[in-house]
Amino acid sequence: MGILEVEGLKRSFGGVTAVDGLSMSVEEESITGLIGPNGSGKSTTFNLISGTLESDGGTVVFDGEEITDEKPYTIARRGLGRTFQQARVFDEMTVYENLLVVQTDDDKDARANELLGLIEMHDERNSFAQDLSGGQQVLLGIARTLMLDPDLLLLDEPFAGVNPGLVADIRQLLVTLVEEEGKTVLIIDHEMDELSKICDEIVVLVDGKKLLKGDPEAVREDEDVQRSYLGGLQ
Ligand SMILES: Nc1ncnc2c1ncn2[C@@H]1O[C@H](COP(=O)(O)OP(=O)(O)OP(=O)(O)O)[C@@H](O)[C@H]1O
Repeated sequence: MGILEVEGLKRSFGGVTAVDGLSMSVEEESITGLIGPNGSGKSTTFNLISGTLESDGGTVVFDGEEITDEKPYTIARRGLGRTFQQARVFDEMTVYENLLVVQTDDDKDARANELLGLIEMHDERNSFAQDLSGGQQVLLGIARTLMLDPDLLLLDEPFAGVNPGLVADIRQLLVTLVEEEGKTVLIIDHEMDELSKICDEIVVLVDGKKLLKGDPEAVREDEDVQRSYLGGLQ
């Protein structure tokens, strides 16, 4: 059994079925990619798993316990953290304050300092978040999520609009989190190339359904995947 098991998950908006009976699992201590064309239901899937949207049906089991439609805060407390497409940092707070503002029972200063080391931003600790580059804001957003020490991290397009140097830093951070801290990562991205570099497995979503799950090479070579993207997979 995976750390995350999604079964028959559904959600519609009016006449649009965004997630259509999706079943997928994520293995513990893996990096799994979630890829699919625009509007295929990737973000809605994250919203359903993390409790920011209510489902119309199906189940989400995390770490052996059903969490379907629990409140986002409860799900986060259970150890399932997420980031959003736009890094949700507080612009007018410093990097350090952005970490300390997260509600946790643990020793916040110790954890914040540890995370500043992990994202290599000790030198920016007193910079305002609004003065960081887009990529640094992504790193800070991930670090904020890590304040609660989640076992599973859902990352929504962490490489989007980030310069290549920082993309490599983010990639390295994710590998470190899995290999050294035993975390599990599920990551949405449009770019097959980017995901192929770090993912153990990739789930392809089309029209709110799983088209395929496999290692990056198998996914890249699959004819259905190539057809669904109409040659759009880089
Ligand atoms: N709050 C909402 N209200 C109405 N329709 C929505 C809402 N959220 C998503 N949708 C619709 O559901 C479908 C799936 O959207 P979703 O954002 O999950 O796709 P996505 O794969 O994440 O897309 P993208 O790659 O463009 O971010 C789309 O048709 C979208 O327009």
